[in-house]
Amino acid sequence: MTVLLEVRSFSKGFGGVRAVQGCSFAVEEGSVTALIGPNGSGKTTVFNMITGYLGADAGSVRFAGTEYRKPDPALLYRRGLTRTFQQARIFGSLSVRENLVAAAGHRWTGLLGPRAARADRARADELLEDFGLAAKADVKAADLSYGQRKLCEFAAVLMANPRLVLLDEPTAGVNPVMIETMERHVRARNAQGVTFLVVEHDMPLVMRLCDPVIVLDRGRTIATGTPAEIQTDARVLDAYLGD
Ligand SMILES: Nc1ncnc2c1ncn2[C@@H]1O[C@H](COP(=O)(O)OP(=O)(O)OP(=O)(O)O)[C@@H](O)[C@H]1O
Repeated sequence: MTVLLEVRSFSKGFGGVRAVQGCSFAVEEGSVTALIGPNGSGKTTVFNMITGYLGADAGSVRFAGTEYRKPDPALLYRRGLTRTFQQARIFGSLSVRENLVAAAGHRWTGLLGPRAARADRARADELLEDFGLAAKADVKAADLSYGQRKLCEFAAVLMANPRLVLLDEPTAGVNPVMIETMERHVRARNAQGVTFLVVEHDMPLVMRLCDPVIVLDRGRTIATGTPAEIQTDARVLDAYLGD
């Protein structure tokens, strides 16, 4: 298997808080890898560092064979690394379709002209159909339900044909039907070759969807293994019970 993403000795402090301390792990191409850990263990901080939203105090990230000491979110996006956020980040005043077209990430649409715009629109409509949002294409994104916003953000990050998608708590606060929908879409895209790194607190979902599972505690990787291995790992049980 090929390693698509490697986090190397990440560290990050906020004042006196050591949020991430020498954290290292790898994500294999084609996997749905979980990043779990008790509240405050550093998962979102690690996501922010991988994608360049936060500068690391130390460490680097290697994606698709290139090492980045200061990752730039826009550059990584164009190179195939995209992410979603705990609170879906979409443009509320744009329509659902416009959100997807904007996420295509073309800096040169103006130069390519109407043909590129038409292609983006067609791809957006295809994704909206697939995500069951076709009827909402012209609705303002602000008018979507909470779960639909998360779906819209997920569909939008697929516009750039990513190789790796980082999902930050994709099912937090959504209803059970939406959890199943999210799971189905992750599985479908993964079957098409997209790799996922998922931060998620819904353990039954993690255990059926993800392999391997990486566990953080106090900013460090404390275990990596199959769901079955992780569930019986004494260090993991300690980390969660001590939470
Ligand atoms: N911008 C910030 N300023 C100060 N402290 C921060 C900041 N961001 C995160 N922290 C602290 O860093 C630590 C790790 O936080 P982080 O949000 O990465 O954890 P997490 O594992 O994602 O938590 P959760 O599961 O609750 O979302 C926590 O102690 C948190 O309070």
